[in-house]
Amino acid sequence: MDTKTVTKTTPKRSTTLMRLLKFVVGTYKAPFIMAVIAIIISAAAAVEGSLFLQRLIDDYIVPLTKQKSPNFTPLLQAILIMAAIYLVGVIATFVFTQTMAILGQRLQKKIRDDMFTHMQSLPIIYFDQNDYGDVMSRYTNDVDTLMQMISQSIPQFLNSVFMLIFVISGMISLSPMLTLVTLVIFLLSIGIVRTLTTRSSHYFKEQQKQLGKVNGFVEEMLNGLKVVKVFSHEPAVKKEFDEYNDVYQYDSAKANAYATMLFPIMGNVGNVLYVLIAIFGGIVAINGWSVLTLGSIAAFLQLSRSFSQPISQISQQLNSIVLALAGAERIFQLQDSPIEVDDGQVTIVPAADGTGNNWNWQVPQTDGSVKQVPVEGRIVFDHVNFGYLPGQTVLHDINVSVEPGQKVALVGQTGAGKTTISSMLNRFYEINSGTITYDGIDIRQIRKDDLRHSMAIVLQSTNLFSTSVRENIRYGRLSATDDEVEKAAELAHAEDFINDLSQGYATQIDGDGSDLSQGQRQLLAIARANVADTPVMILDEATSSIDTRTERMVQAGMDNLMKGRTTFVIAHRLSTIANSDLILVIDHGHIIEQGNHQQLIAKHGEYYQLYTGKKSLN
Ligand SMILES: Nc1ncnc2c1ncn2[C@@H]1O[C@H](COP(=O)(O)OP(=O)(O)OP(=O)(O)O)[C@@H](O)[C@H]1O
Repeated sequence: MDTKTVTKTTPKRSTTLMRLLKFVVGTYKAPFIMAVIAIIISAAAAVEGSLFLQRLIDDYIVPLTKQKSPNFTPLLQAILIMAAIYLVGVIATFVFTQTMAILGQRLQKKIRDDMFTHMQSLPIIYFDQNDYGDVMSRYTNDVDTLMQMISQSIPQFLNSVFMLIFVISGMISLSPMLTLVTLVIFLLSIGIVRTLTTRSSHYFKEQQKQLGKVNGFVEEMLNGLKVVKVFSHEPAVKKEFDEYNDVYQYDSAKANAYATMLFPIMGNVGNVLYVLIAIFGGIVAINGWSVLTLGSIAAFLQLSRSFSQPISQISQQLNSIVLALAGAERIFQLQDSPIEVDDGQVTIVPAADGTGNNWNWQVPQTDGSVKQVPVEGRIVFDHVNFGYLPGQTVLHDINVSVEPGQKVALVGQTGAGKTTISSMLNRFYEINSGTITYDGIDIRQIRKDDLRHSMAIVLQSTNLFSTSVRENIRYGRLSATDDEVEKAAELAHAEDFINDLSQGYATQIDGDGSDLSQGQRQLLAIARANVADTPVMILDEATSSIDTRTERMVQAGMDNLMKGRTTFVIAHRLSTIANSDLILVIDHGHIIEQGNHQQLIAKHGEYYQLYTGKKSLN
């Protein structure tokens, strides 16, 4: 894959918001529409309640004060109507908060599901370029803030917007002149809010980014804890952590400083507004410039309270929305990262002999027919060039021809390109030029899944999962029976140590098998590859020293694994490769010598120097 396509671009916040809304509405249209309707009803009920105050005072209370024997029944009825209006508001509020909370939960699950599915299709290069901690942070912090925004900030924001619209309409109906005064003060406060939200949004974004870095750093340090301790790097690590943490704290403090400034400002704008309206309303009424009754002044004052409240709500929610949008951007970035391209048409199927031991490639032909090619394990590299990054070539003109069942050893100094050559086979990365054929078929024509099905890998560092020993072995082929799992373990020479475990095959592995020895982990990995029973194997020999008995077992397990298969061994010890059919000596991404042991010794070249100890591998 072209690495350039992984380059990140930062979309605009408005684009992210639109995309998010589209996603929410598109996924749960009916509940979302229901919530919006409830939001509108709730806002309308609140405003209607305030407006009703005018009628209550002017039409019921004031006339009562002028009656000699007051009749309170109409007043009681009016109060009941007002209570009913508020009750409708309360029910509507309950409906929208509940709906949005449920919707938020569902969306959270869906987003995590989508992210996980997408993540599994991403090419390895994505993970070369992104910290694990940073990716994890998208699953946790970013999804959490996003969910909070959907379930709380957006409904409250919409509620406030509708409140504002209804309040302004109500105010105009009471007194256009007082409304004008209110609006002037409102515009002033908007200016202040905008300045503050722009500033805080910048720091909120930085804060999320920095949090990703802090998480990434902690993850890395947890993984490398032993190395840190062995080299007494604790002070240096702490210092570096402090630096990340300081920047995080700085961004967080700045973001919150601006955000919290909004609170008192908005609160006081409301008070100032209240006083100004009371004075101005009084002057207008006394001078008779406008028909202002006692009821309308009281209702207007009440509305002015409800006017500043949604503004401060809007500004507050805007902050949460901005913060969540920064997270949404990072989630979308992951979801937009191009997935592995797979144009392969060739698939692998069991051969018709019914034994289940043989497989065929199914190669579609141009005339629509399908050609069956036996899977044998013949691998040919033809003028292959490759680099992980543009402009940097790691493998130079690799030419190798491997017959089915041959054992190929790759030797060379560290960083020579041995692992890289093996990574080309299963298409973890795409070659820049040249071709690699597998039983005469260009591997780019083979579906990646099928290609990877046909080869197993035993890496130096074995990944074990938190499940039983049995299931860890079965990971090689999920359809394997218990018998097959145990046979594979026997062949791998892993049986003895498994039987010594407290519950044998049922023993649970925890924490990536950290309570097993390096050799035992390798034996499990060999058993796993055995159970996969593939025609091609890639074995990366362990570099770390394991005790001689286990090493002998690992070697014997590997020898069993290699029988009858094409095997690529990344060798770190020359003692284990003398019986290889083909030895590739690699130097700075070039194959500088190839042949069998006798041929290379007779050549008196690099291999001879290494073998006779005149040069060392490290
Ligand atoms: N994911 C990657 N991104 C960029 N460069 C890489 C990546 N992996 C390896 N390289 C570089 O490619 C070159 C070959 O690395 P490779 O891992 O193939 O060497 P190796 O011979 O297997 O070494 P070792 O014996 O230490 O495992 C090195 O210079 C290495 O720095």
